[in-house]
Amino acid sequence: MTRIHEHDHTPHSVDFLRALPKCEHHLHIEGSLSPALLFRLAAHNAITLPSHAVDVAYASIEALEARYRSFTSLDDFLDYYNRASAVLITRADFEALAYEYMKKAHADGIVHAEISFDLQTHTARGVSIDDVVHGLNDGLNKGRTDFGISFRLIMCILRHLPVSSSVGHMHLAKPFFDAGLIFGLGMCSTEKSQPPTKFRPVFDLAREFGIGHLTAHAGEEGPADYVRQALEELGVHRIDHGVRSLEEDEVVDMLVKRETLLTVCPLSNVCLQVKPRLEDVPLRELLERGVRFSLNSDDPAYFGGYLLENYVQVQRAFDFAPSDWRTIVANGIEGSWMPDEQKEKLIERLDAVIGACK
Ligand code: HPA
Ligand SMILES: [Zn+2]
Repeated sequence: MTRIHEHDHTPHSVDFLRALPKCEHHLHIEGSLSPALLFRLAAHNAITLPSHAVDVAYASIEALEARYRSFTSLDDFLDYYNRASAVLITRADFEALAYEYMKKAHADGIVHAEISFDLQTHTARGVSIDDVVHGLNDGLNKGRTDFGISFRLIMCILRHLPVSSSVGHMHLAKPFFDAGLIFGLGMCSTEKSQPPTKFRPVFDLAREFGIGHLTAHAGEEGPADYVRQALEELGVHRIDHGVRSLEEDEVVDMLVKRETLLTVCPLSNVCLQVKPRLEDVPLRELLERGVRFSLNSDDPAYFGGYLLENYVQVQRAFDFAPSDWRTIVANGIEGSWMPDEQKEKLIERLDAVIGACK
């Protein structure tokens, strides 16, 4: 196995990977809620966690951490992920969650973060959209001020709920989109038996509302055809995950021709048993076939690491050359929802880091 050295500037060093001007496009803010924070917020907000007679995983922080290391599928994970949100109650809770993520992002050398949140999960237990969206913006703005990290907020609609719920929440969120407090629309949650076409009314409504930045989770557990549906029928500009796209040449051609960015999440794919090992996440094949992708952490409190850890473990598994890293990070910059001028500056910064790499 390749050794990762601290304090050197080879492509294998943590310093090199940290210095790359990284953009994160696929991060569920609820997925940054760690077991330690879950127990703390539950105590603070007087929320009763499931009794360990019901689920032994809630016996302690350590028991829950251990359970997070043995997910069997996306749906197995989603049960814990959705349940954990119950401890987020106040605007201050959402602010703290977002700011904690920005601190981690800064430590990892992230320069731009596009962050998703699940509105429907929070309104279902009576939290107002004001508290969710303003709280997240409070924490993210504080992070931008303190660390210089730019951000975009993405509202993800949830596939395990009826289409009517997503449509209703689009109307609820419209003033926040109009005010620029929410930037893009995404779609996540369970994928099997939830074809993207089913949610076409939501994406049609987004276009009617003038929302110009659309993405959807597809081709994680679901087939390559779900990626095609998301592109052709929902009209998304980006695909979250998309690792199963390679199963159909026609879908690969579509991604290459449209220059669509896949937001790939390596540690997530292994933790949810989408792929048996990190080496099986098809990063080399995507590179060779000219499919653009970025690397992302998805739900870092559940999957064993934040973004830099994903980069480090990817480098251990794939031994990429500096030119490969240039392609990966440049595609992430180009595929970001940021002004062209910012992209140009980040590409210059990227070239300086690659140039300094021995
Ligand atoms: O990886 C994911 N897939 C689908 N839904 C999700 N919600 C949080 N993470 C995920
Ligand atoms: Zn995700």
